[in-house]
Amino acid sequence: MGEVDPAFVQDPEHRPKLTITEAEGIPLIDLSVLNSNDDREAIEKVVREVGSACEQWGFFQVINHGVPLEKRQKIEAVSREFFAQSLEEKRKVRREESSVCGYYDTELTKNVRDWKEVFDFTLEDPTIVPVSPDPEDNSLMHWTNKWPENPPQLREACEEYIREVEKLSLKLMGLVAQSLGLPEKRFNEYFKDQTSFTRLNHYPPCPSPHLALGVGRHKDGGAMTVLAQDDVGGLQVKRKSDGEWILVKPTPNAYIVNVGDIIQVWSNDKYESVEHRVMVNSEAERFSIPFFFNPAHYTLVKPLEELVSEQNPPKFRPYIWGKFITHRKLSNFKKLNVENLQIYHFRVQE
Ligand SMILES: O=C(O)CCC(=O)C(=O)O
Ligand SMILES: [Fe+2]
Repeated sequence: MGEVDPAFVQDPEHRPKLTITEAEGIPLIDLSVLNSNDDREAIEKVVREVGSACEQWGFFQVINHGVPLEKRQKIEAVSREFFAQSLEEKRKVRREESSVCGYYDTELTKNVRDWKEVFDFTLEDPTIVPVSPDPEDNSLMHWTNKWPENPPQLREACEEYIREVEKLSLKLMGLVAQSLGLPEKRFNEYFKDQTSFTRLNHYPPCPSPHLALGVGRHKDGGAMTVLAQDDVGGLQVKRKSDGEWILVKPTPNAYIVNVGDIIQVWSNDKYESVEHRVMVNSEAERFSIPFFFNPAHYTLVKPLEELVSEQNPPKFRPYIWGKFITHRKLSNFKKLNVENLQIYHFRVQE
């Protein structure tokens, strides 16, 4: 048995089983009708597929999604080149406490270290966010991207790619909106001064895949995540029906889409943000690229008025997204003695 630093070791109940549960897996949705527009019937079918995937799984995959393959291949190639460099080189763009942007290899999920290294960059540059989670403190600051010198094409590949996944994410939010009986563009206003970012993930081979995780179990705090994974596999989703961890089998060039906490709140629990995690393995390294589609920092997140009624009263108290994100960032950065902030902290007691 190999040895890993105890900081990476998961509590026994959270360690992965190395035998995989084979299951049908999350729904695969073909988005080609969105490119040929105007076939209302076909679009409505896709809307229904998205709605039932959000309800049953909180996760789905999409194909024929409109992101040019060449843009995806370009960012995948620069990501490999970036992580193949020495630690010294990568640490030249090291992320600091005051920003999410740059390279980082000591992220914590629920106070246990993840077996991975990452490079984060935002869509808006600069991105405006609150300085602190303290509700009394109204001061704001900027996150600015930190581009490495090498590989030299990294910046262009990242900037081009993130605009393409943003377009796809807006289309997906349009489908989610329609599936909730709302106008297609209902959510667009929240993304005007968005705090979205993309992460390049590298999971090196791990000597103890039964003890550590690439990313520990968590829910995504933003609105929606749109993820490109390579052909290695390792992402597991907690199946709502029985709590079993189900492997998301790689589908070439597909995107994996999941409901984040904010959609759960907006939909007043109709759609749920589902727990997921990443297993590592002892032989193959793995790369993935999630895009976290997040609203403006000043967004007051609460169940949408159109979706609540006397029979279905709001299940969450309103909270400010920027305050939530700064709280989360602090806990991912250093080991805290308090639990991570979660949306259930805003749940209305029944
Ligand atoms: O690498 C993956 O497949 C998923 C990563 C993830 O869940 C996250 O970064 O939030
Ligand atoms: Fe995630």
